[in-house]
Amino acid sequence: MIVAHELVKEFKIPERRPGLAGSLATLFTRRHRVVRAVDGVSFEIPAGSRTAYIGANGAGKSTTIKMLTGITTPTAGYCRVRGIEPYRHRQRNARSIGVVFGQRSQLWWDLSVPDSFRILRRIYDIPDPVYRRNLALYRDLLDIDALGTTPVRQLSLGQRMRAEIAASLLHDPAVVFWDEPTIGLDMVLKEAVRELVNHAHRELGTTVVLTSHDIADIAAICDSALVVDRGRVVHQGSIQDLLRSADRRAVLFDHRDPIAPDTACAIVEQGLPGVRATVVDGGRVHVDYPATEFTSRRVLAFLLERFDLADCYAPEPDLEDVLRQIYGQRRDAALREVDAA
Ligand SMILES: Nc1ncnc2c1ncn2[C@@H]1O[C@H](COP(=O)(O)OP(=O)(O)OP(=O)(O)O)[C@@H](O)[C@H]1O
Repeated sequence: MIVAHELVKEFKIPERRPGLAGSLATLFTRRHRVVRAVDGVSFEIPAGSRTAYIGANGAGKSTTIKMLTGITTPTAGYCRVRGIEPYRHRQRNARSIGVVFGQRSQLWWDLSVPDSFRILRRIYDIPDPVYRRNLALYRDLLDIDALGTTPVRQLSLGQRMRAEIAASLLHDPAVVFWDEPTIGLDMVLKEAVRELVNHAHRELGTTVVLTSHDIADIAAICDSALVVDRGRVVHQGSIQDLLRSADRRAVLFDHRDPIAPDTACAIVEQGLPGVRATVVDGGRVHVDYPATEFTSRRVLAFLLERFDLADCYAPEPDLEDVLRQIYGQRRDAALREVDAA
């Protein structure tokens, strides 16, 4: 179980004044601006779950992961990973976690991947059968042998990420924190990485915490979502709950009435004020409605009454659309706050 309680992280950034005189003044009178990267975040991630930690750029995801992995100490509040406060017991915590930071390497820059793995094997005291089993898996899925004896610093981003991912799982950790793990990977490797982490989850019950801007990664790997915005949690629950929270829904229909497609749209928009109707491929009508004002039952009843329906279906809300809505709402709220100030 991973717990965060009122977790806060602030960074003090020196304020620089413009111009030469400003630079000199900055040297003598240091003024600081405080950035609150994580703003009282609380959550519980159950053992064995696969949670997407989602948020727009700058929402505070990496900073939270850094606290959970013990790299950074919170300004206030606390977090625990399997009962351990990571920043107090970094070594103990490290034994049971695997970490990938897309933006920074966990490997030895001057060593080759096989040498790095041999060191990790010693550090984590990985039993022989486990080490062999995992290497065989990475050979199959990540083509790890192809990286040869090249030092890590000379690998391409995609090659390095393959090594980082393998390294994070080498010791069969109970929890993996993957921050943008598929940066630089092509489609085939992305699929392989998804398969690898799902395999670890299936076979070993590994808990997965993933941050990614790749919606396909989230959909393929995760069953739950924690959505953060401007340092705060704005949604926590299953991916299904997140999809259900969509505030706009859609219905598509074909009809047999002898009317122009635009007329069909006008009928819908007049009959259901607040609804948007547009013509899509082949004359099909796409009805987009706010779920806060209309139930799907009401929209369907209206369509059945007004049209001779040939076909009608309600697509599942799309994760990308839902996230765009959440980020959009928060951005609008932020703009309103600025306006009001
Ligand atoms: N070491 C630091 N010093 C100063 N500010 C920082 C530092 N690390 C992060 N921040 C600030 O904290 C906020 C949150 O950053 P963080 O990297 O956690 O966001 P993120 O959600 O991971 O973003 P992204 O999706 O772009 O990776 C940002 O405003 C960022 O500029």
